[in-house]
Amino acid sequence: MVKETIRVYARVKPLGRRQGETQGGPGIYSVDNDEKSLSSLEIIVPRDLADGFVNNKQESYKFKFQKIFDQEAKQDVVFDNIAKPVAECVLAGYNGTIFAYGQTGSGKTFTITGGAERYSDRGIIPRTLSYIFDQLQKDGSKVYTTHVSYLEIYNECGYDLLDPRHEASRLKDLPKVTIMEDPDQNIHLKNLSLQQATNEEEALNLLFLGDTNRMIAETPMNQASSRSHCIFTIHISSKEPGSATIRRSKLHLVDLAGSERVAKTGVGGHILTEAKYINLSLHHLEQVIIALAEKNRSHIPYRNSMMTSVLRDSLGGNCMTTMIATLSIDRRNIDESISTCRFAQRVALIKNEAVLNEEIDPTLMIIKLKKEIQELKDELMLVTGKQRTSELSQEELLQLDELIETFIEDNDPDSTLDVGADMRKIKYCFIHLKQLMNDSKMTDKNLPLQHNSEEKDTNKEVGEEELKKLKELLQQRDNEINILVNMLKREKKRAQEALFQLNAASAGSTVLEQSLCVNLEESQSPASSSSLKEAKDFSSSVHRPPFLSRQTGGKMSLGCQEAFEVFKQDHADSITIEDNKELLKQRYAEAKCLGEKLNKVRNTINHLKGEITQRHIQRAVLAISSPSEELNTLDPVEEQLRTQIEEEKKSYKTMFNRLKGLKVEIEHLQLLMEKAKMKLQKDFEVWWSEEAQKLQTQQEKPEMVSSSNTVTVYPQLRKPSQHLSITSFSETTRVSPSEDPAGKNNSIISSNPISKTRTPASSSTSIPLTGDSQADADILAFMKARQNILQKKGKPCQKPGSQTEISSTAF
Ligand SMILES: Nc1ncnc2c1ncn2[C@@H]1O[C@H](COP(=O)(O)OP(=O)(O)OP(=O)(O)O)[C@@H](O)[C@H]1O
Repeated sequence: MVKETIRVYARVKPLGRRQGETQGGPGIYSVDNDEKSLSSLEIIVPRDLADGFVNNKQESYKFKFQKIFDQEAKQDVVFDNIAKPVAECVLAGYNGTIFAYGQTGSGKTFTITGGAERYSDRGIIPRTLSYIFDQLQKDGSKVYTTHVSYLEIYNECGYDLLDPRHEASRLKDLPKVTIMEDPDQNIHLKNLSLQQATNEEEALNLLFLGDTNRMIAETPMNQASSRSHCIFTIHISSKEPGSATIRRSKLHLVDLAGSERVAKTGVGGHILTEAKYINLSLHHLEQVIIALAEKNRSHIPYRNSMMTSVLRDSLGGNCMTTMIATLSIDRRNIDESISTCRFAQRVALIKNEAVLNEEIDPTLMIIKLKKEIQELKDELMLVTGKQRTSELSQEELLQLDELIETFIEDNDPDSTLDVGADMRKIKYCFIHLKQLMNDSKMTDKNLPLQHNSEEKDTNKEVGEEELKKLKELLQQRDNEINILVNMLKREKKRAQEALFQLNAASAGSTVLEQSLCVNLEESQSPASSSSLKEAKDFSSSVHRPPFLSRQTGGKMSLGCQEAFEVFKQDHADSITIEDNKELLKQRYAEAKCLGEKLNKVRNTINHLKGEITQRHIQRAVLAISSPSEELNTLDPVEEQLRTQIEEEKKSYKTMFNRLKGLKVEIEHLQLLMEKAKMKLQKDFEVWWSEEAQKLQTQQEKPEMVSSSNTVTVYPQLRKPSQHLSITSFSETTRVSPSEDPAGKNNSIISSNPISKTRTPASSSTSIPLTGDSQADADILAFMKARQNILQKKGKPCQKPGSQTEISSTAF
C-alpha cells in the first residue's frame, strides 16, 4: 500500500505578445523553483487592482506547489515530470489520475490533450499512450491487455465519446452513460464502452475519435471544451503466464470544465444554466476536497455530482493522484488565478492510499487445482501402486460389503471400520450404513412393541444425531454447489462480455490491422525485412480512420461550393492544414529516402555475408589442397567483414527506429489534419445556415435590405474585412484599390462594369470574397451570369442553406 498526498503542480500559460505588454509583464507574479523542497509562486496584486478585491489589504499571495512550470515549459518536460511517474505506477498495478483545473483558456486541454498545430505540442494523453505501449512491448514477462474509454460529462449527464456505432452530430446523439453503485459502493458506468487498443496507433485513433465526437457534438452555445468535463481512461490488466493472479489498474486523464465564476463571465439564459451546472459540479468537487482535508470527517459527499462519483477513487481513495493547476496570470485574471491556487492548496492536503489491484481468476484457479489433483493422484498411485478411478470396482465393493458386515457384527465397542485413506470407500461406507439404518427403522415400525421404551429412546437419540450430522453434511455440500454455480455464472458473464468487446473492437479496428506494422524482430534481423517496400507503401498504408470521415457524400450546390472554397481559404485553420500538409510531404519524402537507404544497407549486409561464405569456401579448398594450412586460425579478412556487418547493422537499427518514429508522427499529423478539416467543415455549416437564416429574415423585411450592405464576419475567419455581403449586386459602389488601400471598405472591389447592373432584391446572397481584385471580379461576373440564366429560366436563385453538405473532395 502506498499512502501519500495528492501531488499538485502549477503551469503558467504563456501570455500573448500583446497581452504580455499590456496586462502581464514582469511584477505580476514570481516563481521560485526550489529543487530540494516545494516550489513557491507569488502573485502580486497591483495597488490599483487591490481595491474591491477579495481581501483588499493584501497585495501579495504565496502558494506552494510540487513544481511550477513557467510560461516557457515545453510539453515533453511537463510529461516527464508529471505524467511519467504516474504512468509507471499504473504499469505496476496501481490506479492513477491526473487532472487539470483552471479557468477557461488557461491551458487545460493544451496540457492534457495537446495543441492541434504541431506534433511537438502533443499533450499528456498521447505521450502517456506512447510511453505505456513502449513499456508493455519491452516487458515480455507478462501478458497485458489494454482498453480505453472516453467519457464526457455535460450538465450532469455522461456521454460515451467512443461509441463506434454513432456518428454524432449533436451531443444527445451519443450514448448516455449512467452511474450505478453496487452494494460495496463500487461505481459502475453503464453504457460507457471499453475499447480494446492493442498498440499505440489504435489507442491514438480512439483518442481522435473521441475528440472528434466531442468537437462535432458541440454547439456554439456549448463550446464543449470549456463547459464539459472529459475523462480519458486507460485500463491495463496484466498477468504472468500460468499465474491465476490478475492485476488491473486504470489511469484517468481528466480535463475539467473552466473554473471561472458565473458572475464574472456575465452570462445569461441557457449558458447560465450550463454555467450553474459546471459551477455546481466544481462546487461539489470543492466540497469533497474540503471534506477530505478535514480530519475525522466520516461523510464525504461524493454522490452529489456525477464527476465526483466517477472520480471517487481518485480523491481520498485507492489512487495515485496528481493535479495540474493551469494559470493564465494577467491583470484581468488575477482573482481567478488566486482562487485556482487556493483550490490547489486544499487539494494538496488530501491523502490517498493506493493498493495493488490484484484478483484471482477463478477459471485459472480451477485449472490450477485440477492440475494439483492430478499430480496428487499420480503420487498416490506411485505409493499404493494402484490406479485410482472415480468409481470403485466390483471387487472393491464386495470387499467393502464384507468389511461393513464384520464391523456391524463385531460386539467389541472399540472395533473400527478401516477402509484406508480413500474418500470413495469412506463415502460408500456411509451410504451403506445409512441404508442399513433406514432399513432397520422400517423394520422397527413394522415390528410389534417388543422393545422397552428405554431402548427406543437410545436408538432415537443415536438416529437423530446421525441425521443431524448427515443434514449438516448435506448443507455443506449444498453450499459448495452454490459457490461453484455462482463462480460458473460469473465466468460465463465475463466470457460473454469479453466476446462482445472482442467483436466491437474487431469491428472498429479492421483498418488498423492493415496499418504499417513495424516489428522489433525485423529491426534485429535486417535481412528478413522489406523496408524499401515498406517505405514505398508508406503513404498509402497509413490509413485515415474511417470513423473520422463524416457522411459527406451529399451533393452541394454550386454557390455553396464556391462559398466553401473561399471560406476555407479565409479560415484560420487553413494555415494549420497547409502547414501540416507541407510537413507531411516532407515526412513522406524522408520516410521514402530512409526506406531506400535501409534497403541499401540490407543489401550491403547480404553482400558482406556472401563474402564471408566465399572466404569459408576458399579456405576449405585451400585446406584440402595444402593440408598445412590451419583452418582454425583467425582470418583477419573475415574479422574485418564481420566488423563491417556489425556497423551496418547498427546504422540499420538507427534508421529503422527513425522510420518507426516517422510513422507515428505521420499518423499523428494526418489525424490533426483530419480534425482541422472537420472543424472547418463544421464551422462552415454553422456559418452557412446562419447566413441562410439572415437572408430569410431579410427577405421577409425587404425594406431593411435595400439600403444596407451588411458585413458578415465569422469569428473563425482570418481576414474578416475581406468578407462581405452584397445585395444581389444591386447598386454596388466601385472602389478602386487605390481609393481604399487598406481594403477596409466592404463594398465590392471590382473593375467589372456588371457590378452596376440592377437585379431584384429577392435574390440577395452573401459571397465571401478573396481579397484578390481579379479573382473577386471573376467571382462576381460568374454569379451575375448565373443569376441572369436562372432569371431567364424563371427559376429562383439558389439560396444558401438549402444544401449544406460538403463532399470530402471539396478539400
Ligand atoms: N503552454 C502553452 N503553450 C502554448 N499555447 C498554449 C499553452 N497553453 C494554452 N495554450 C493555448 O491557449 C489556448 C487556450 O488553451 P486551452 O484550450 O488548452 O485552454 P482550456 O483551459 O482548456 O480552456 P477551456 O476551459 O475552454 O477548455 C489554446 O489556443 C492553446 O493552444
